[in-house]
Amino acid sequence: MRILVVGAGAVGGYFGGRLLEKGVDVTFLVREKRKQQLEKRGLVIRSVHGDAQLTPKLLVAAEEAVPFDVVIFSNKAYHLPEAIRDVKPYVGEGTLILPLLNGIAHMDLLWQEFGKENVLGGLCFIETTLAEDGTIIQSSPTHTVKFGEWSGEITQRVKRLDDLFSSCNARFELSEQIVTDMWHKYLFIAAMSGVTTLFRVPMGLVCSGEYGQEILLALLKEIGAIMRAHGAPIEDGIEEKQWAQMNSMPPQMKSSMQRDMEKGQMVEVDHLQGYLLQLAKQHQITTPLLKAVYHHLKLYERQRG
Ligand SMILES: NC(=O)C1=CN([C@@H]2O[C@H](COP(=O)(O)OP(=O)(O)OC[C@H]3O[C@@H](n4cnc5c(N)ncnc54)[C@H](OP(=O)(O)O)[C@@H]3O)[C@@H](O)[C@H]2O)C=CC1
Ligand SMILES: CC(C)(CO)C(=O)C(=O)O
Repeated sequence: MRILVVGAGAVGGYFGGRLLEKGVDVTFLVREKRKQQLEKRGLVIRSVHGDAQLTPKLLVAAEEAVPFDVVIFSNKAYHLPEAIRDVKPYVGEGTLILPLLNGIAHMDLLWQEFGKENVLGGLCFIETTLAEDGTIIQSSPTHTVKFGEWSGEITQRVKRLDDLFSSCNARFELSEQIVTDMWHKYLFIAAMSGVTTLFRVPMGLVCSGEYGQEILLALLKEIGAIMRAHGAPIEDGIEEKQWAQMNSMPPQMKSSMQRDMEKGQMVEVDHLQGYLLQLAKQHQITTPLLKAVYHHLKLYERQRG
């Protein structure tokens, strides 16, 4: 099976790299600057799970290649329309699309462009970032991808993927409830990226002090209420469960949005918190904390220019 990973950034470079390390036929769709970096230094991973230095196959938009069996989207949400345009020539009739982006709003666009039957659900749990020199730095124990059919069915095609992904130096889990998994991850990241960017400290400090825990739980509950009103299949009590999880995380843990902010880069605010606020308006849910998080991120965007 031939796999095309869109973007050799923090997530795509890490998981694509782990598959390549195992011997899977992986190609990365990259842009010119990243291509030059990868040609010069290779794909370099520094990770708590072991380092790697790999020589990746690279493709730049409009170069010739026959369609791939699987396309893994690992770009940021704000680059998705352009990434879809660049990927289209490499998608054939049987190509499976696997997105690893945070959030949920990207699914509509992928379904529209590739057909719902060709798009799997997917997400990842990992703390990883791209250093200035192109090194992928992966810094905490979890390095998991979850994927599955939108229907939850265990089909032949996801079983084949499961085999292909098995025994590499990262966890790939085939899920029978990927829709729930994706909404749960969305709840988690919308809250965690919100508080870590608002207070600009790692999770340990967010959860400290007189009000830290209170604010975090209240934000999770606001987001949970929006999701329930929208009919998202989230579990009862998931907010408290995730709150406890966030309290037991390594205290130095940061969100990827926070790391992007520290680097002065763009943030996925419209895709994550903005989309939730649209749903809140639609379902008339009151969300003062989420609005504060959103407003702060939009001010950051404005100051960034
Ligand atoms: N980092 C993390 O710890 C986690 C991130 N996520 C989610 O994963 C997604 C990806 O995040 P992350 O890996 O951090 O982002 P990065 O910015 O590190 O990587 C994204 C990569 O996509 C590339 N890209 C964008 N458009 C194109 C294109 N048209 N063709 C080729 N390459 C393209 C960018 O290339 P270029 O360098 O040319 O701009 C960049 O290298 C996000 O939705 C994020 O929220 C989820 C879990 C954890
Ligand atoms: C919370 C975390 C690190 C877990 O994967 C994440 O998804 C992110 O920061 O984007």
